[in-house]
Order: sequence, then structure tokens, then C-alpha cells
Amino acid sequence: MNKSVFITGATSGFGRAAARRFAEAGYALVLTGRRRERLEALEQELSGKVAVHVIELDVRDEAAVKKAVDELPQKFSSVHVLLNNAGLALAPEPAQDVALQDWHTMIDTNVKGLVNVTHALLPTLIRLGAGTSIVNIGSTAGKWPYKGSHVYGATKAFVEQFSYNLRCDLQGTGVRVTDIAPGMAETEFTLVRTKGDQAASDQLYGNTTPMSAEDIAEQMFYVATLPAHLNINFLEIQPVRQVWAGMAVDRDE
Ligand SMILES: NC(=O)C1=CN([C@@H]2O[C@H](COP(=O)(O)OP(=O)(O)OC[C@H]3O[C@@H](n4cnc5c(N)ncnc54)[C@H](OP(=O)(O)O)[C@@H]3O)[C@@H](O)[C@H]2O)C=CC1
Ligand SMILES: O=CCS(=O)(=O)O
Repeated sequence: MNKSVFITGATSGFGRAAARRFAEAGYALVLTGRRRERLEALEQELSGKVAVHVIELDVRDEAAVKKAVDELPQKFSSVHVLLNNAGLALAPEPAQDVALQDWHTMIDTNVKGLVNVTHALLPTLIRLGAGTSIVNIGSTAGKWPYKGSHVYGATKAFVEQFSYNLRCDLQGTGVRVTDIAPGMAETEFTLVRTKGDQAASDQLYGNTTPMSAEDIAEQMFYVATLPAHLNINFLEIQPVRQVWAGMAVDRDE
């Protein structure tokens, strides 16, 4: 049986690096995301090594997610690993200045999108049983509050608790669930968050040593390929040069 990995958000950052990492190990790839041209470029890059199936997919579209899973070609239908990676932060400004739509977009993508894909693939993962994995991408923002994180951090707290609760319900099926919670990693994340401010992105990642997409892809691969009797519940990972912020105090002038 050819094992496949189903990756959401394979067009950039962690998801694209994960596609390359799992290809190295011979997994058939189901690569999804909204940007078709990027999916096709990755398909062209990797299809000499492994079987690749690309699906232009918005995880917020419940019906499209179900259709994509139901119509997986037979060669890709043994999904041993689900990488729930698609997600985004928007609106770094304070909560009181945010456009409501940005909050909705984060909830719809990071919470409802992740739930849509998980629900659609659970029957397959349970059928295949021991050794299969759901790897959810949370964030340090799900545990550690900071200014401008508002709904983003809250969506990632959802991802953490949903992962633990899934573990409970999946006991006895052999399906593993891990929440990987990265800190600062250089991808297109900040470009998306700032709606295209390259200078802000360069400034955040400049003069320090952030994690790379490949660093996180390696962790995704690690947790998903452990011996079948092991489950890493939560894996928080930061660059050595990043630590927690301190308490903030409001003072009179
Ligand atoms: N970089 C960081 O510092 C950290 C990132 N994370 C999380 O890691 C995950 C990956 O982010 P990262 O690689 O950094 O960022 P990127 O912006 O580089 O990649 C995000 C990916 O998510 C996809 N995506 C976004 N919205 C949707 C949607 N509605 N439907 C389908 N796919 C979507 C994008 O694809 P497309 O636009 O083509 O649809 C893209 O492939 C996210 O969940 C993010 O919250 C967590 C902690 C730290
Ligand atoms: O999830 C991303 C990491 S951070 O920008 O919230 O620190």
C-alpha cells in the first residue's frame, strides 16, 4: 500500500517544505491550496520522485473539501498523514481597530477550515488505523498572549484543545493527533498578516535567526513517522533567540 500525505496550504511556507520532506521519504502527495499555479509548480518539481495529486482547494469551503476527499484517486486514497497546516493571521493592530471581516477570515480558515478537513478525512484515517497521524499546526500564539494576537491566538488555542479532545475520541483507533506549536518562522506569514508589507516582514525576521519552513517540516515528518505506539501530543518549538514577552503595565504619565 502506497502511503499518502494530505497537506493543506502546500503552496507556501511549512506546507510546501513538508511536501518536499515527505517526497524524500517516498510518500504520495496530495497537495492543496488556493493558488493553482504554485501547486502546479510544486507538482512539476516533485512528480519525478513520487506520485503527486494537486487540488485547488479553499479549506473554508466545506462542500469542496468533502468532494476533494471523496474523489481522491485510488493511488492517493491511503492517507496515512493529514497535515492540517493551512492558516493565517491578519490584522496585527489592536482588537479595537480591527475590521470584523479579518476576524471572521481567521476563524473560518484556522478553525472551521481545519475542522472541515479533519471531519472529511477521519473515516479514512480510522480505516487505515495504527500508524496514521493528524498533525495540526497551532502556534505559540495559542498559549502565550501578546498585543495584536486577539483572534489569531484564540484560533490556535482552539487547535490545541481540539487536538487533545480528538485524541480522547480516537483512543482505540490507532490514529495519532499532534499539535505542533511553532514560534517565529520566516515564511510568507508576516507578508499575509500585514497585507503585503515586505519591509515589515523583513524587519521582523532580520538581525536574528528565525526558524525556517524546513525546520518545521522536519518536526511534522518526525511526529508522523514515529513508531505506531507513540503519540506526541504537543510540540512547542521556537528559535533559540526568541523567548516570552514580559508583563505590560499601564502607567500614569
Ligand atoms: N510562520 C510562523 O511564524 C508561524 C506560522 N504558523 C502557522 O503555520 C501555518 C502555515 O503558515 P506559514 O507556512 O508560516 O505561512 P504561509 O503564508 O507561507 O503559508 C500559509 C499557507 O496556508 C494556505 N492557506 C491560507 N488560507 C487558506 C485557505 N482559505 N484555504 C486553503 N489554504 C489556505 C496558503 O495557501 P493559498 O494562499 O495558496 O491558499 C499557504 O499555502 C499556518 O497555520 C500558520 O498560522 C504557526 C506558528 C508560527
Ligand atoms: O503563529 C505565529 C507566531 S507569532 O507571530 O504569533 O509569534
